[in-house]
Amino acid sequence: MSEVVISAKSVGKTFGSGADKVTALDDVSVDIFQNEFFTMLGPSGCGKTTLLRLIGGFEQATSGQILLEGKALNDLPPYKRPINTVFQSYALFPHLTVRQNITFGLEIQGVARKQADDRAEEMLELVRLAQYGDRVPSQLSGGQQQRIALARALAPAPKVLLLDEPLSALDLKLRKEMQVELKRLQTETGITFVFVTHDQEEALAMSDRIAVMKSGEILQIGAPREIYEAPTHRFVADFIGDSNFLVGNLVDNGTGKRAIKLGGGQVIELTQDVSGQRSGEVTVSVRPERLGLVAESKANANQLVGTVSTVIYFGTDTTYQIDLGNDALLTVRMQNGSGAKADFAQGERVGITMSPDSIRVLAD
Ligand SMILES: Nc1ncnc2c1ncn2[C@@H]1O[C@H](COP(=O)(O)OP(=O)(O)OP(=O)(O)O)[C@@H](O)[C@H]1O
Repeated sequence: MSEVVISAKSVGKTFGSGADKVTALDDVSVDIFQNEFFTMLGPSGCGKTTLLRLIGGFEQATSGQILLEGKALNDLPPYKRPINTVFQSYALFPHLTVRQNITFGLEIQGVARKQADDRAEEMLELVRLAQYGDRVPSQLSGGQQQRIALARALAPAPKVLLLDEPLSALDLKLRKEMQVELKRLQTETGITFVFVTHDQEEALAMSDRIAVMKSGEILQIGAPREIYEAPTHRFVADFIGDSNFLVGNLVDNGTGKRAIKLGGGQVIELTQDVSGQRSGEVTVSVRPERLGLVAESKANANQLVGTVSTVIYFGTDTTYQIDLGNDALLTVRMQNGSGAKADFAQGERVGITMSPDSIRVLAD
């Protein structure tokens, strides 16, 4: 297991007082490991930038502690932390050349001129802009400027690089390229990246682990696949990708296993361990692409059945809306050309196939 680099221990942060008091972070605890691409993901105002700023030393926690390699950072100022930040606005010095932008911080730290120049060349090669050292930032594209900002931040070999929505000023195509680039830089340098974004695809594509935040709290921390396939909260399932939500009663199915009984009496088997959960009304989620359709005549006794209410053809796949009765609707996305029959008509009665492990009982 890797070493923990950054630890947040029961961190709270409020701004203002009295009626103007805002709780930006509420009892947040997380461990971030060495050599990890860690992403904080959540909607605007959920507190992700505040947590990043606490790690960077730009804000002080109201309660709790931030530790670096087990030592409390307390009021250590940003420039004394082995932590660097890359902002959305590249914050390059416009009158300095690209090379000088990179060497500037190193020289302030007391690195000798020759060594700083060598390091700048190394960093320019790392970000694949070796021939641009003599230009000034205005002679570079947005994507190139962002890469220079990265080269500058990586030059002192920080233990942790904080990235606050660094790609949001770039257009979609460039953004996708930079996602690959950032991931490569993190892997090649082995530096821990702590990345903030509200873009779920970006988070899934780049991260080793993601913390999903809402209203100052971390709801779930996990690898992208885990967050996507096994969301713990309705908010997580909804925020990341598309999900079906069904409300039903958690019951014993008679063979010692748990199942969900829908309002209309249909039952969904579970494989998820919900032994700690009391019987009663729960919400379950299932991804549309984890469901399939068969003609009703081919459905097993334990499969859900319903009526196709809408068919939308998207080329690569077709999306069906299935009415299960009792106000329960399911969206099913089937890939076209995958071999499975995927041409069901509106009004057709169908059976719904699903793997039980794709059904998740949610916390709220
Ligand atoms: N300096 C401040 N003074 C007062 N309130 C603040 C301050 N900084 C942040 N907040 C509030 O704290 C909450 C969390 O803000 P934060 O910037 O951490 O959210 P965020 O998830 O990064 O959002 P965004 O994606 O919009 O940047 C918000 O309600 C915000 O208005």
